[in-house]
Amino acid sequence: MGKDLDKVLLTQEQIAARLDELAEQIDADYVGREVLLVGVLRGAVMVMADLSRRLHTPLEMDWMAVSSYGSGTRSSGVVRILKDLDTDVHGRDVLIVEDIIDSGLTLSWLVSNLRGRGTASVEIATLLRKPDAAKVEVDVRYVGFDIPPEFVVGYGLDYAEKYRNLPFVGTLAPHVYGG
Ligand SMILES: O=P(O)(O)OC[C@H]1O[C@H](OP(=O)(O)OP(=O)(O)O)[C@H](O)[C@@H]1O
Ligand SMILES: Nc1nc2[nH]cnc2c(=O)[nH]1
Ligand SMILES: [Mg+2]
Repeated sequence: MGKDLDKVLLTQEQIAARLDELAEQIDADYVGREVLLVGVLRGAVMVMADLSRRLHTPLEMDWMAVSSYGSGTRSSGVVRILKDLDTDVHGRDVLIVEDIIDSGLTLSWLVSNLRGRGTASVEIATLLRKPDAAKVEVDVRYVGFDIPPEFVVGYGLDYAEKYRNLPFVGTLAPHVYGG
């Protein structure tokens, strides 16, 4: 597992099995419609790749890059658009794809931003959700796993841009972030 990681929280197999279930649910909900998957760079890349390949619903993909974290482990609360969508989302059924909802600040901001563009619907699919997300009024339709309030890495999630390529989700050893 390597000396920087404390423990594995979710194995590759657990993630794959849960994505199977979420995809089945999404396919059932979007029967007769086409969905626009909006991946939130950069963390959502793995979820987007693995979830989209499980869907049978006709879909398009687009990407937004927003950042509220910089290189630290706490949200700054300020959301910046680093890259906007290329697609006109007016009248579209949008499904935002995320790796994690922590404070919920990124998502609540993004949902109202997209609704403001006249979407037909905006739903959220996230692999992970932390307890603080409950404090923000954001309705999350598809949640992979509710996890404890620990800083996690892997499967798209970084610590100072490292560890995104791990195939599982794990927690960092305290010495890595100065604990
Ligand atoms: O619910 P919140 O507290 O707002 O946190 C969740 C967001 O934080 C992370 O992104 P980050 O801004 O670190 O950028 P990244 O995806 O490029 O790593 C993560 O990918 C989510 O987008
Ligand atoms: N890598 C990582 N990014 C986050 N952004 C918000 N919460 C987290 C987390 O637990 N891990
Ligand atoms: Mg990040």
